[in-house]
Amino acid sequence: MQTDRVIHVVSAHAEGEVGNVITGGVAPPPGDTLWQQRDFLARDGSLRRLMLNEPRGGVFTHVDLLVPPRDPRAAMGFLIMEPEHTPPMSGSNTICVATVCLETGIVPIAGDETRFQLEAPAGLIEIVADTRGGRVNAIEIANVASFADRLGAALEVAGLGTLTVDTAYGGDSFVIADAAALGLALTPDEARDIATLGARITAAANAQLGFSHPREDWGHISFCQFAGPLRRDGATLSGANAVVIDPGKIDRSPCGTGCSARMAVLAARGEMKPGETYAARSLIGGRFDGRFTAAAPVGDRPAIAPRIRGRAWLTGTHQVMRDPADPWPEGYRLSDTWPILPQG
Ligand SMILES: O=C(O)[C@H]1NCC[C@@H]1O
Repeated sequence: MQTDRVIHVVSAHAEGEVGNVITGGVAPPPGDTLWQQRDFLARDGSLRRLMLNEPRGGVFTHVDLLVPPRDPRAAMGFLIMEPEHTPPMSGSNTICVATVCLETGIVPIAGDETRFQLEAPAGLIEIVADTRGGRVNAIEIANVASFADRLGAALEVAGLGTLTVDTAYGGDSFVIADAAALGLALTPDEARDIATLGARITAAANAQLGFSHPREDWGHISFCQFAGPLRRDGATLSGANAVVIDPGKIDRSPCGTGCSARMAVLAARGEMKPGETYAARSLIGGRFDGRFTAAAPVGDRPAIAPRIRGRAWLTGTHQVMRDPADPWPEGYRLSDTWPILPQG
């Protein structure tokens, strides 16, 4: 056996969404900040290709690289690699990273509730872990400030006509479309149609609406969220969503950044108040519970400070290798499983 890489991975999923965590074997990328390290990973692409492409990954894979934090308040830093993007923040990935850190002893479990901070490119993320019984039962994350960008914007999508959509930021950027208005019930049998439609709506939203974070260098819309109808039961809103991740796969979890973006829109419309709960369901029945408090405005946008609670489970440990004789040293993609990004 020959190999010129040995990368140690603890794999996990959060409410169904894969988040494999690199715990060793990769030196921290160059950069003074996690944002600059994020930039390097995106620009360089070699680790992304090795870990995300077949035969080591696939379009359903997300990979998180543990790095030393730059903020002394954080126990660990992490950089997120998604199929197309290298985002500032991700709910499901943060829940996987926090769970892996605790379950492998990187961060010690401290009684029934373990609190610590992780550093993502978008900033510090407070973690409150339910660690009753010496294991991780649930993770609550305090996400970065989230805000609605455009409410009720008109969007032309070829073959669909004019849709009314919202755009919002919840640690990553979203165009949010009403599922019922598009005839979608958000059931698993619709998955392929939702994935194709969502990729087209994201492309159209980038071409026609765009997005520019007032403080960060984040200037595109990453995801399309199909928002299902909400039911109110006292102070709890519940409903399904489907988030389509570029280049056209559906989040198996209810998407933490998506729940944050949706709560920002609901707050902007006066339809959800601080202290209320949003119980979000994904297509496979994964559940995140969201709530928020008010936050300082981001630029001129009123913002919320969301908290998302969910669960993750470990699925294995791997040593990823690369044989120097392998004719596809960084793997490959074919459009049978790796969709081609549509043009807006
Ligand atoms: O939970 C989230 O925020 C995410 N899940 C995969 C894609 C998004 O980053």
